[in-house]
Amino acid sequence: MTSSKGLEGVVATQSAISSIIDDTLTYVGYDIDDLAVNASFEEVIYLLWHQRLPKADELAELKQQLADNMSVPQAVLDHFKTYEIKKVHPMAALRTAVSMLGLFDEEAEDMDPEANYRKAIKIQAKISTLVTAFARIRNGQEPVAPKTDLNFAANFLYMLSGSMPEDIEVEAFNKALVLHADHELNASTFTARVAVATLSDVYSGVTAAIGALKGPLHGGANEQVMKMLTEIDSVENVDSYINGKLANKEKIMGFGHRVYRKGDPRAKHLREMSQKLTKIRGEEKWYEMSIKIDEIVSGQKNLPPNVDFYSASVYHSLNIEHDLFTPIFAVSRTSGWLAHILEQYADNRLIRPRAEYIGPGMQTYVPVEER
Ligand SMILES: CC(=O)SCCNC(=O)CCNC(=O)[C@H](O)C(C)(C)COP(=O)(O)OP(=O)(O)OC[C@H]1O[C@@H](n2cnc3c(N)ncnc32)[C@H](O)[C@@H]1OP(=O)(O)O
Ligand SMILES: O=C([O-])CC(=O)C(=O)O
Repeated sequence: MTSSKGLEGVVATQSAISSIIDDTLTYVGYDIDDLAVNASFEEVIYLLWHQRLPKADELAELKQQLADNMSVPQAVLDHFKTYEIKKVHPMAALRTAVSMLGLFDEEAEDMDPEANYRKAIKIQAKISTLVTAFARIRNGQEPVAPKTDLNFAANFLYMLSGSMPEDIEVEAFNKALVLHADHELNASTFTARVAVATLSDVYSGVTAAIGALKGPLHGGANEQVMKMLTEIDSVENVDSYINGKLANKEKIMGFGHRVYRKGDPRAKHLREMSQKLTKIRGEEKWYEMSIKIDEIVSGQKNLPPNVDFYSASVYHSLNIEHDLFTPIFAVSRTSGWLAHILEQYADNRLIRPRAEYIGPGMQTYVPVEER
């Protein structure tokens, strides 16, 4: 038995949800470039969960179902006040809060496919509320109730800031949600599938996935990108900062990918948005620094930017606190996790690979007093 470190190149499942072939990303056969320009996040949710785009009445029904399920139990909001909220990473809080939601769902253990679909709607609807309520409570503000007539992207921004977002902000945020929704068998999606393949419940799958997304080699990279941009602070400092890191063999966050070789097709959409939004805000330096870093890392290391790189300056331009970047990734990726969880249940087999043993050979037990 030989192993592949990090399971590189291992095909671990079949899936009809999304694919990456020759650096082209598709959701159910629709090119991400097409969806990024044309689709609403709600349409993408439906596409991932049903493997087809919704008709008008189906889309309206999904929007209504999401709107109807956005409120979260008061006990979950109250629990945010039971610890030192300012010292907690929002991804850790989200991981616990989603798990806690399961405690208040009477059908949490019901494995009927219709019950699981209802849970998907509930989790997708409530995750926006959890992230925005956490952010507001941490800042000493009351959570803002959702407006049922707003779309998913607008509602998130509204619940976060308490004021109506501008059209350009909603457009940018919707695009970011579409771009992050699914990505074949990335680490967090694989985690979700492994968890539910034991026939554990949907809440367990999403909770496990949030834990996996949190790390800086995966979703956590977007927050680290903004930390780096803040440290660099000006275009003049980019050269020495990046070349210093590369000389020390340190990783530059937001670059590289296990699957893409020529580049991540999502990055260009975020780059365009970053340019537009930083200009509107009069804070072009974040975009200019990003472009310069991209030139150096792509040029010298042949490592193109991934989805996390330009999303950082986009979210910053939307006045979002930096440690909320990864929770926002989770809000979007929940749609993909749920699609994969439902797909896993529909044709399940326990996921249990083998390990190549590299420890000592056979040994004989020696009683403790003789060792
Ligand atoms: C949504 C997402 O999850 S996208 C990914 C987000 N993560 C990041 O942006 C973190 C930075 N990037 C990385 O750590 C990696 O590129 C990963 C985790 C994305 C992919 O990792 P892997 O496929 O395992 O590649 P691995 O880490 O083995 O790197 C291969 C080589 O490229 C180098 N490399 C990879 N990424 C980077 C980077 N961002 N900066 C500098 N060097 C890098 C490694 O140092 C290694 O070099 P070596 O062969 O000389 O030792
Ligand atoms: O696919 C991956 O390994 C990471 C990634 O880009 C994502 O999850 O969007």
